[in-house]
Amino acid sequence: MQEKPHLRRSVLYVPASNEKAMRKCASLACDAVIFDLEDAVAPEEKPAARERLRAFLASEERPRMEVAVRINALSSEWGTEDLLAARAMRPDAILLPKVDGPKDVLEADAALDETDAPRSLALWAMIETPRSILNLGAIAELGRDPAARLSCLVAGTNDLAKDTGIALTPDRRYLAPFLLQMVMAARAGDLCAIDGVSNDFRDLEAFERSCAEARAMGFDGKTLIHPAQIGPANAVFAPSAEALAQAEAVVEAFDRPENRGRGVISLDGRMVERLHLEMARRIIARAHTIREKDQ
Ligand SMILES: CC(C)(COP(=O)(O)OP(=O)(O)OC[C@H]1O[C@@H](n2cnc3c(N)ncnc32)[C@H](O)[C@@H]1OP(=O)(O)O)[C@@H](O)C(=O)NCCC(=O)NCCSC(=O)C[C@H](O)C(=O)O
Ligand SMILES: [Mg+2]
Repeated sequence: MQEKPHLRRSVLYVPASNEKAMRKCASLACDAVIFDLEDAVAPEEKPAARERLRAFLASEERPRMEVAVRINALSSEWGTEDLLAARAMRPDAILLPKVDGPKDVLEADAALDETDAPRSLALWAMIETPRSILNLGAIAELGRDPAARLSCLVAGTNDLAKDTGIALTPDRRYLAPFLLQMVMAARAGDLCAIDGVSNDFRDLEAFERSCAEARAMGFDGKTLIHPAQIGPANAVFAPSAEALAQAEAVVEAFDRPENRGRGVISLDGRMVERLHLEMARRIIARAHTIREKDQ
C-alpha cells in the first residue's frame, strides 16, 4: 500500500442548497469538502442548487482545500447536466453516487474525455448499493488503470442500509464485513478509502469511537455532515504521539551501524522487520504532512 499524497481525514458534505453552509467552508479545518447536488438537495431545488454552486465556486469565497462535487447519477434526469456543470466548476474530483459497477465509472470517464477535461480531474465512487459491494473487485481494478480517473472509494452507509435492510447499530457490527471488503478492494486498486457518515452529529463521543473503528479497519478518513465532527476526525486519523514515537524508534534502530544490513532485529522485546520499517516511515511521512497542513 502506498501513502497517498492527499490528506483525507475529514471530508465534509455541504449541501449545494445551503448557501450559508457553503460560505462557512473556507473557515473550516476539514481536509476536503464534497459539495452535494444529490441526496441533500430536494428534486425541485436541483437546478437552482447547481447554479448556486457554480456561482459560489467561481467566487472569491471558493475554499482552498480539496473540492469534490457529488453529482446525481448519470442515469437520472439531472446527471448529464450535473456532470457538465461540475466539470466547468474545476473541482479536484467528481463524486459518482449509486455506482453499481465499473461501467458507471467508465461512462463518466468517457463523458469527461469528450469535454477534454484534464486528466487531473479525478472520479470518486460511492460504494452504497448491494451491486457495488458484489462488484468491488472490478471497480477497484480501475484504480490500477493509468487511463482511468478513479482515485477514491467513499462508503455510503445510509443507502447501503436502506437497500439491504442491514441494521445501522452504533457499533456497525453488521456493516463491518462490507466496510472491510471495501478497504481491501481500495488497497488492491491503490485507491483512497473514506468511511461513511455518522448521522448522530450531536453525539461526539460516539462519533470519535466510530472514527477509531474506521481507522482500525484501515480507512484513510471519514465523510462528515457537520463542522463539529471535523476536529475529532482530524485527531483520530492522525498518528498518535505514541505511534509516532514508536515509528521514530524503529527508524533509529535500523539506522544503527550494527543493524544496517539486517532484515530482522529485536526492539524492546518485539520482533521488528523491514516491513515494519516501511510502515514506520509511512507514519512519519503522514505526521509530517499533517504538521505542514495544520501549521
Ligand atoms: C445535519 C444538518 C441539517 C444540521 O444543520 P443545523 O441544525 O443547521 O446545524 P447547526 O445549527 O448545528 O449548525 C451550526 C453551524 O454550522 C453550519 N453547518 C452545519 N452543517 C454544515 C455543513 N455540512 N457544512 C458547512 N457548515 C455547516 C451551520 O450553517 C451553522 O453555521 P453558523 O450559523 O454560521 O454557525 C446540517 O449539518 C447538514 O445539512 N449537513 C449536511 C447534510 C448532507 O450533506 N447530507 C448529504 C450527505 S450524507 C450522505 O448522503 C451519505 C451517503 O450518500 C449515504 O448514503 O450514507
Ligand atoms: Mg447515499
